[in-house]
Amino acid sequence: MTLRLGLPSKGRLMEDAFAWFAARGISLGRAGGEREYAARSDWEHLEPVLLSAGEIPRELEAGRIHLGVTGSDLVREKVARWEERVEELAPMGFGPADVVIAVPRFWVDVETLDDLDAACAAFRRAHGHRLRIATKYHRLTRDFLRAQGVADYLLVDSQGATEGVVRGETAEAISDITSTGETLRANGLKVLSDGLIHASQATLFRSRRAPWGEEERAALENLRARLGL
Ligand SMILES: Nc1ncnc2c1ncn2[C@@H]1O[C@H](COP(=O)(O)OP(=O)(O)OP(=O)(O)O)[C@@H](O)[C@H]1O
Ligand SMILES: O=P(O)(O)OC[C@H]1O[C@H](OP(=O)(O)OP(=O)(O)O)[C@H](O)[C@@H]1O
Repeated sequence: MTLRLGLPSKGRLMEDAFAWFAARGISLGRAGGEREYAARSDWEHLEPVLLSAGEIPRELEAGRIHLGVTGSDLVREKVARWEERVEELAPMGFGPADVVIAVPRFWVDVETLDDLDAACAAFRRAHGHRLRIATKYHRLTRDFLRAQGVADYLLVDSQGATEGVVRGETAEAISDITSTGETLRANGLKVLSDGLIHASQATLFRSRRAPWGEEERAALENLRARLGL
């Protein structure tokens, strides 16, 4: 019996996740060659599985992995009513990034969500269609704007290079991830003062739907004790 642990399969997230477990006495690492997505663990009850960070939320939701490390933004975005399906066990202190609403810097009258709401109405009057907000964070953006009372906009899908859509004239505003802010600045965009949707970081999650028999529960208790959780 082992607990299946989904880990990001590449880059900083993977390296930082290995380091986080190593600092708590559990050695995880890649097995095989550089291009092989296999992993090893020095604890027999833990089976690491390398997956795309973006797929880990769905695997947790389906219960195909017991535990998973991924960005807290990705779980909120990809899993409807995520709290019913997964549990946050530990924020891990790396992979920080903010999901934010940003608009063109030259919109000098638009600094807040209230201003954006007014701009949406003005835009519709002037152009006959709704102001477009480009994003890959559909659920997070919709839920946030609904809660903030901004409704008269159109969400358009953008799966990458989202900061470029304003210059490309396929949207007027964006909702995207930022860490240093360099990409926003380079593309003439500014974050609304109250436009922080979610401050994300890598997080250890537990699937509520995975098979949690007596042995798995005992292994989890053991793991939590080792990790100090
Ligand atoms: N500067 C950044 N840009 C993008 N994502 C970042 C940044 N800093 C931290 N992250 C976090 O990294 C995670 C995304 O990681 P990554 O891009 O590796 O996932 P992915 O798109 O699923 O990867 P893959 O290319 O394997 O599909 C998100 O949780 C995001 O919040
Ligand atoms: O605030 P910054 O430090 O400039 O970082 C933010 C940028 O990094 C991410 O892009 P990524 O390279 O992950 O590719 P993406 O366009 O597919 O999201 C994100 O989408 C931003 O474009």
